[in-house]
Amino acid sequence: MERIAESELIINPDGSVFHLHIKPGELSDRVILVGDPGRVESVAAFFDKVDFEGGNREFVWKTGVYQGKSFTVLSSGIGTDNIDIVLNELDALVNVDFSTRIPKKEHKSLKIVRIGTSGSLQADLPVDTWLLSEKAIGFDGLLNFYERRDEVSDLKFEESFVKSVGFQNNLSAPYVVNGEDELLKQLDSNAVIKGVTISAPGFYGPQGRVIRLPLAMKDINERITAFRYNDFRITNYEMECSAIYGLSALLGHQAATVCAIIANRLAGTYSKDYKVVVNRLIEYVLNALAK
Ligand SMILES: O=P(O)(O)O[C@H]1O[C@H](CO)[C@@H](O)[C@H]1O
Ligand SMILES: O=c1cc[nH]c(=O)[nH]1
Repeated sequence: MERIAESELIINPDGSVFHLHIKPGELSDRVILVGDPGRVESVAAFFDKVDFEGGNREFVWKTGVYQGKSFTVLSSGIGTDNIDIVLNELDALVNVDFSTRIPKKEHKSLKIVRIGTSGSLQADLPVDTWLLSEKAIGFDGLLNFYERRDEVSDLKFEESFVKSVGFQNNLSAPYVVNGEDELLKQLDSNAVIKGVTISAPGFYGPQGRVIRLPLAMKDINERITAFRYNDFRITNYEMECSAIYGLSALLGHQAATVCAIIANRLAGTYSKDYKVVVNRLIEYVLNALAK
């Protein structure tokens, strides 16, 4: 294996990885990813103890113990461009020897669960429900930069989606990737609803919101809500899941996403107190992973 140059994998003078400021050995195999840096404390509040903590920019993190199991909680900030940084640096921390800069022969697989917030695209998915993403559709184009993108994507779903919805061809080609089966099973129960999640490269236009700017694809959300592929329907919008699923599949990590629905786009409603719902979801996920 080739040595990775200083410019490609940047290691800080203290031995931590460039953006995340985590050192090898400070990361647990179970990673909870949240968008909001403030949510890191909400997760860590459940820990019995915190062993390591740090942060840089929007990447705030703590590694601790919950019910005898070690966890790292890390914030990604908003967007799949940040997920490119997060997934590549998490992978380097466990799969590259930082002293030689050479990828390790044996690859470690992390369990990565995103706990997020999201907007519903179906009338029967009201605010304050929990949505487990079986599949993610990336409107962001990130995965298209990586070789083997087709190997981890559901190409038939992609083709059907682009045709049925009439997706504009001057946008990035949507990619569709599954969450990891075993992890999805671990997080499944009557308390969650399973669905297909779109990760958009923006909160407004890319999710069909009009404040003052009209949309290029006028009735895009109506077409997305009506779209069916086999037994699948599209359930919700958020901004990170597609890249987490895509890069985890390419790098050999297990990934799943569960979101609290905080807005229903059809009903025009917004949660009265979504933080309470997110807090319950955090406890649910920690318990499922600590089993
Ligand atoms: O609450 P988080 O995890 O940040 O998730 C959602 O909220 C942000 C937008 O408000 C985006 O990051 C979206 O994915
Ligand atoms: O509608 C929503 C709500 C939360 N996060 C999103 O990205 N979209």
